[in-house]
Amino acid sequence: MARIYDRVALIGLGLIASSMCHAMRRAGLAGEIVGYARSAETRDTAREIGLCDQIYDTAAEAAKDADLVVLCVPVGAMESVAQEIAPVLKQGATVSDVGSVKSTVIEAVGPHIPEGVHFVPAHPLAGTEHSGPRSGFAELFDNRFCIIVPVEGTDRAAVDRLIDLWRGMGALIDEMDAEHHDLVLAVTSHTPHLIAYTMVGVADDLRRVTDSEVIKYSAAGFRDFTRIAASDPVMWRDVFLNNKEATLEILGRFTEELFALQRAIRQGDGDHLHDYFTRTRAIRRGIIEAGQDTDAPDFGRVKVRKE
Ligand SMILES: NC(=O)c1ccc[n+]([C@@H]2O[C@H](COP(=O)([O-])OP(=O)(O)OC[C@H]3O[C@@H](n4cnc5c(N)ncnc54)[C@H](O)[C@@H]3O)[C@@H](O)[C@H]2O)c1
Ligand SMILES: O=C(O)C(=O)C[C@]1(C(=O)O)C=C[C@@H](O)C=C1
Repeated sequence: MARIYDRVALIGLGLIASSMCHAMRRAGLAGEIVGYARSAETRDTAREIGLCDQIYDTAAEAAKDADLVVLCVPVGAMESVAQEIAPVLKQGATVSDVGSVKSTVIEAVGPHIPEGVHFVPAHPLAGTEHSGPRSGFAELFDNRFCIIVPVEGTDRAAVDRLIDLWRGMGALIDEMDAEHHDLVLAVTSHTPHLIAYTMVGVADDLRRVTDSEVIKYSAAGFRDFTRIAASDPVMWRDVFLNNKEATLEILGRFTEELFALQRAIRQGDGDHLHDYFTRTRAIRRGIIEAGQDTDAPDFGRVKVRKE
C-alpha cells in the first residue's frame, strides 16, 4: 500500500491512537507518525516502546507541519485540543477525530478549524476494554467498520484521502450524517455499555454474592458484561454526556421492553419469552454471518450452520 500522508500527528496516545500507529506502519501509510499525550507518564511510555517517530510535549508542536491530525482524546476533551492546535495547522491539512459521538464533537471542533484546513470526522467501530499506549495492536480495525461523517461543504478529495487511510488500516467504510450515527451507536454501543455497567453494579451491590459465588461461578454472560464494564470511565462518562438525547430515547424503549419481559415472567407467559428470544437469536446470527463478530469462534468467517 502506498503512502497516503507524509506526516500524521496523533493527539492522545491511547488504545485507538496506538492501534492506528501499528496499523499505519503495517501498511506503510504514513511517511512519519508523531504524537502527543497529556501526561508525561504516557509520553515516556510511548517513547520507551517506540510508538511514534517523535513524541512532543505539546499538542501544537505535534500538529505543526502535519498533513493529517487525528484527535484521539475523550469526546469531552476534543474542543480544548482543537483550540490549542488551530493556530499552527498547515494550509491544506486535514483534521479528523475518532470520537464515539459525532454531533457534539462536530459542534465543538468545527468552529476552531481555520479556513483552508479540512475537517473530516470519523469513528472506527472497534475497541477493547483496555486503554493507554501499550494497549494498541495493528489488527484492531481489520474487517471492522469505520464510519466517516463528512460535514457539509467538505472537499471530497480530503474525505476520500482519509477513507484510503482507513481502508489501508484494514477497515470497511460507511458514510452517514452525525445525527444518524449517534442514534445507531446509541443502539449498538452506548446503551449496551450502560446496561453492562448497571448489571455489574447490581452484582457488586449484592456483596454477599459477589465476594464468593459471582466470581467463582461467573458464567459467560456475566463475564462478557464485566469485560465491557471494565472500559475507561472517562471515555464512557463523556459518551453519555455527549449523546444524551439518543441514549435516553433508546433507554426509554429498553425499559419498556424490560417491563414487558418482567410481566411475561410474572404471568408465566412462555410464548412471549420464546418468541422474543427467537427474534433476538436471529439478530446474533446475522452479525456473525456478516463477519462482524471478532470474538466468536473463527469458523473461517463462514456462515454459521442453522438448525
Ligand atoms: N476504546 C474504544 O473502544 C473506542 C473505540 C472507538 C473510538 N473510541 C474513541 O476514541 C477516543 C480515544 O479513546 P481510547 O480508547 O484510545 O482512549 P484511551 O483512554 O486509551 O486514551 C485516551 C488518550 O487521551 C488522553 N487524554 C485524556 N484526556 C485528555 C485531555 N483532557 N486533554 C488531552 N489529552 C487527554 C489520555 O492521556 C490518553 O492518551 C475517544 O474519543 C473514544 O470515544 C474509543
Ligand atoms: O469491544 C469493545 O470493547 C467495545 O466496546 C468497542 C466499541 C463498541 O461498542 O463496539 C466501543 C466504543 C466505540 O466507540 C466503538 C467500539
